[in-house]
Amino acid sequence: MLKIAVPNKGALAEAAVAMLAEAGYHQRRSSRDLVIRDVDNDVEFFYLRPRDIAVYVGEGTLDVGITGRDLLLDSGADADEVKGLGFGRSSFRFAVPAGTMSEVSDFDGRRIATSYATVVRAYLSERGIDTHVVRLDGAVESAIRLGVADAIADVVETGSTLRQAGLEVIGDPILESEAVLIRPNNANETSAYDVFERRLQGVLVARAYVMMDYDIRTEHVERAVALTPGIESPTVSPLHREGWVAVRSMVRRDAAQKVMDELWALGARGTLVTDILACRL
Ligand SMILES: Nc1ncnc2c1ncn2[C@@H]1O[C@H](COP(=O)(O)OP(=O)(O)OP(=O)(O)O)[C@@H](O)[C@H]1O
Ligand SMILES: O=P(O)(O)OC[C@H]1O[C@H](OP(=O)(O)OP(=O)(O)O)[C@H](O)[C@@H]1O
Ligand SMILES: [Mg+2]
Repeated sequence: MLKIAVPNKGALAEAAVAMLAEAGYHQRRSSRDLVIRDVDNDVEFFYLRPRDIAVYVGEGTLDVGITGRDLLLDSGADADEVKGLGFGRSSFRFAVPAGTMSEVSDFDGRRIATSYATVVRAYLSERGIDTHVVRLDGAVESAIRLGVADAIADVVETGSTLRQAGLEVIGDPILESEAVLIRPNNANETSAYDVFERRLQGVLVARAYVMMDYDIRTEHVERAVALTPGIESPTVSPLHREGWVAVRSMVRRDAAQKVMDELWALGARGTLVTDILACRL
């Protein structure tokens, strides 16, 4: 049975469970359940703190997990990122009280508070900046006001927490994070894992694409399919009406409205866009 680690709380938990449910897996009914077996799909889910997931997967105790790229890197665990899952996006950034420092080299000899001490130490030591890293569990934005640090490094999503604390980001992002699928280093390919990864890949594609159908005069079909090349190749079917064809193609969801405008200008009519519920490519 494939053993899968899933975030039990925090910013990644709800979206991870939604993705697994969309991929056809049974999920826990109560937030108190620690483990559930999905016998129909031959997998077992372990609900764990996202920060701990890389540790279990790195040890090989669990076969695969969902966690944040930043948490994986901070753990130092022997686990590899397999693919980004497109949710839980954030930047990891330095911030200081507005107007006090302007670049990362100003940190020399200062105190930096963070929940991601490994990532921060590695970043600063690579740049030869000598700091004292103060490791805190959360609410890191308060550390400066409370006098335990001169700067912080923390997860930034909208930036509103920083603004409320009177802080501003400085320097380049330390890293860009999102939820990722992780496996133990050098894990063997198994058919159970392949099925799991293919299901998640199917969800990613179903989320990123829509199905587009339209009718167009035969003489314009080449130009139309150039706008909607699809992933493999568009389906072109004859219409009962002489001189017209129907085209069906997958189109990126974020481009769909623009593509429809361009198809309209080419003379396409009867354009319909529908969601894709699931797919295997
Ligand atoms: N707004 C956000 N706040 C915190 N983490 C976020 C946010 N958006 C995305 N993430 C990602 O979620 C992961 C952190 O989740 P985690 O559960 O450890 O922290 P949390 O959501 O702050 O929960 P808690 O503070 O209860 O531990 C990281 O990978 C981080 O990049
Ligand atoms: O840029 P924003 O959209 O404001 O989001 C980022 C903030 O959210 C998280 O804190 P959380 O609420 O999880 O509290 P914590 O610091 O105790 O983990 C994170 O640690 C930042 O503080
Ligand atoms: Mg938090």
